Amino acid sequence: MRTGRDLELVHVSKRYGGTTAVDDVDHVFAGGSYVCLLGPSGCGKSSTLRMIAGHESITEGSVILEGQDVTGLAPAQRGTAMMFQNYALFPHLNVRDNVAFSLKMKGVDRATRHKRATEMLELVDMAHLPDRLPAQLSGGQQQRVALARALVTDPRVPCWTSRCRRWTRSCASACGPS
Ligand SMILES: Nc1ncnc2c1ncn2[C@@H]1O[C@H](COP(=O)(O)OP(=O)(O)OP(=O)(O)O)[C@@H](O)[C@H]1O
Repeated sequence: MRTGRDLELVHVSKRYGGTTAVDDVDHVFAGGSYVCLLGPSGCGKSSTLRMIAGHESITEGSVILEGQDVTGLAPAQRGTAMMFQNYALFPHLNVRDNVAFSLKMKGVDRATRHKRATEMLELVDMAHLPDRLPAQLSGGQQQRVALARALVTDPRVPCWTSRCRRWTRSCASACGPS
């Protein structure tokens, strides 16, 4: 049921260069309702939220909040708020170098670092984006890189949050069988 407090996404799309992150979302969220966006990593949830909050420009479409078109308004003018994900990756290092960093600190040679980092990236399904900077990744992708970085030295006790669904030999020995 529509109320005067609805949030409307009108044919909203977001593209980052050649990547379509959000494709023609057209939906009315009832005012006062509590909504969860569920979907696989990289499907566009954060981009959608950032466009609603005004932290991301909209490629196509518009955002209507309580009947007002806020598409061109700055975040502070929208009356929205946002809590960000943060996985403490090194912002100036690409994905591969983030994962290999601790090996470098241990004096491991470059070829071995590269090979080991690639193995870890394959483990978390991130081997296709080794040259991206953290700012060019989705939140879940950043978290997977952070997980690869945590596992690259084969730690005795790897710890992570509930988003991780991948098990390695290290995980199994530390936490029991999956
Ligand atoms: N600044 C950017 N430059 C290029 N591609 C980007 C950028 N930000 C996000 N993407 C890509 O857009 C897609 C959607 O990203 P988004 O952050 O919206 O996903 P998500 O559903 O929130 O993912 P997750 O659950 O992993 O946090 C991903 O494929 C991501 O790699």
